[in-house]
Order: sequence, then C-alpha cells, then structure tokens
Amino acid sequence: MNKTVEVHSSVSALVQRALELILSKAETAIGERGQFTIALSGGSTPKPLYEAIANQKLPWDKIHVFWGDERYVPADHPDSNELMARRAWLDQVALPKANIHAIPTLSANPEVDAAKYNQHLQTFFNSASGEFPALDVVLLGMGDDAHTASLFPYTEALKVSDRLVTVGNKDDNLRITFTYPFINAARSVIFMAAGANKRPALAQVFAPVADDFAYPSRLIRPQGELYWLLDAAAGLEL
Ligand SMILES: O=C(O)[C@H](O)[C@@H](O)[C@H](O)[C@H](O)COP(=O)(O)O
Repeated sequence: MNKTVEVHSSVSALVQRALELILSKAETAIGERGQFTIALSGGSTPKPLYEAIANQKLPWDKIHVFWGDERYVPADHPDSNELMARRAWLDQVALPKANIHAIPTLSANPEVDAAKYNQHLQTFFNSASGEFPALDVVLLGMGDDAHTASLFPYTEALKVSDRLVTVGNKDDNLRITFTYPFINAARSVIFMAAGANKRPALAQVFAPVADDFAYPSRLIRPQGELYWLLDAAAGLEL
C-alpha cells in the first residue's frame, strides 16, 4: 500500500485535487486498458466533484461508473446516492446508459439486490466467485463515526470477506455496500473528508493501534494507492 495524506486549504481546493487525480487515473487506465472504472460515494462532500467532472471533455463511452454503496431506496428518492450522482454528473454528459452500473434496490429484499450487484460485477470483470477484481478508482467518504461506504461500526458487514457486495446497516436502515476486501483490491482508493467533525474519527483511523471494528475506515488498506484528501478543518492536528 502506498498511502498519501494531503491537507488542502479549503473544500474547493480538495475538490480540485480530487478532480486532477481522477482525470490522471482515467487517462492512464484508458491508455493502458481501454476503459476507466470508478466507484462513487454518497454523502455531501463529492457533489461538487461530480459537477466538476461533468464539465470536462472526456471519452465518456470508455468510462464505467459504479457505486461503493447505496441507501435502500428507489433511484428517484432524495436519499439515493445514484440520484445525486445522476443530477450532478451523469445526466449532464453523453455517458452511455450501459456504462452506468447502479446498485439495484427494488426487489424488496436487500440480500437479493446485494447478490444481484455482486453477480453484475463478476460478469463485468469476468471474475470468479472468491476473486476480487480491481476497480481503477474507489472514491470514499468517511462519517464522523469513521464509517466508510456503508461499513458502519460494529456491524456484520465488516466481517464479510468472501464476496464483493453485502448488506450494510446504519442503525435499522439497510443499505448495500462493497465489502472491504473488494475496496482494497482497487488500484486507487481516494477518501475525501472535510469538516472539523471528522477530526476525532481521523485520529483513530490514523492511530497505529485501534479497533478496526469500532473505526471501519481502518479496514481500508488497498493493494494499490490510498489517498486521504482532507480540508484544513479535518486535517488540523494530524
Ligand atoms: O452513502 C453514504 O452515506 C456514503 O457513501 C457515506 O459513506 C459517506 O461518504 C459518508 O457518510 C461521508 O459523508 P459526507 O461527505 O456527507 O460527510
């Protein structure tokens, strides 16, 4: 793992840096493998990033978009991570429909939808069950409880390491989430975290010793590169 921690002066500087990184990873991936695969996060921090990506001229037909997690709501629900990304980015550009790999949420059974998305990913990457294919970029946020994707403290999802996708839960609200080994298989994992409320969690996530189960972002130790992009408020005291 190659870990880089950067503290940027403002949220907009952090977003600008995330944009630069993604554009450079996309160029490399398309040059070397003919396509760029990225998993998006929800939350509020990445929205301006998605808007900035929408303003770029990119070979959209070579870009495949996935989600690292999704709330268990229909795609037109205000809480939907898919809806946020569609509005900010995907609906604004000529990205082919087939390149948008949204998490299914309509079977009334999250286990069934998690299994469907798992299968969809295996088919896309042509990988066998038990293998962890590499996305080019997994974009992540972190909550002030140190959760990432929908891997929440002390939940069963943190123990799942035999598949790509599982059911996560935030209190009693079910969600669908990548598992940590699938995230860790990525070529690059990029965390964006902003705001002073993230400081205590970051201190635990960066501590040499702490409980991975209490602070799930600690489980993210990718084979490739790990970037932590912070704003000054989150990065103070680190
Ligand atoms: O669907 C989600 O809620 C997320 O993917 C989640 O893991 C998010 O990234 C963090 O909660 C940070 O959210 P903020 O960017 O709003 O702080």
